Amino acid sequence: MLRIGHGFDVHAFAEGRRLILGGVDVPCERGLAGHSDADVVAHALMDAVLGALRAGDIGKLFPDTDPAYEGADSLVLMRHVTDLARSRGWRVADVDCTIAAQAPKLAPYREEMRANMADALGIPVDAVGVKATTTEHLGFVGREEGIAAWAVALLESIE
Ligand SMILES: Nc1ccn([C@@H]2O[C@H](COP(=O)(O)O)[C@@H](O)[C@H]2O)c(=O)n1
Ligand SMILES: C[C@@]1(CO)OP(=O)(O)OP(=O)(O)OC[C@H]1O
Repeated sequence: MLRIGHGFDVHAFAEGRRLILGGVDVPCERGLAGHSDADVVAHALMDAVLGALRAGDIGKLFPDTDPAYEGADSLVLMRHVTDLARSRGWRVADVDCTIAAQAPKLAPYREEMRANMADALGIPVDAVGVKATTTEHLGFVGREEGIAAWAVALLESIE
């Protein structure tokens, strides 16, 4: 049996923060605001998996009012989501992510992001897609106010 899920997230840029994307500490003069490490890609991907599980969303599992998640490493949270999927009889088969960022250039970090998220999901790197796009200077992404990410996840039932 197969299930599909979709995730979407946005975080605003903020001074004095690190830019963590797909578990990679991307060199940038600003980072993203958030209660956790604000890894917008990991968040979209976790929501995609949770959507396929019909298990709500990351805000339900990891409330941003809980001090336990202050500065949380989103890849650690992703391992919890992977464990939840397994406990419900599902494994992640294949995922794909799109990041909309006017800057910085993310292509040099793509392979590391794929490897990090594949490791957290317990799947081969080949099963994780990461793409980046600008929005041609249009909208909040184009004005460099924030970064958006989308993800889809395909889950298969464990026999
Ligand atoms: N933050 C980004 C945005 C884009 N890229 C790469 O550049 C290509 C062209 O982007 P356009 O938005 O101009 O179509 C895109 O396909 C990515 O390979 C990037 O590395 N980082
Ligand atoms: C994972 C959490 C934990 O606080 O991260 P945040 O940095 O608050 O990010 P957001 O995507 O706004 O909400 C999800 C939260 O549950």
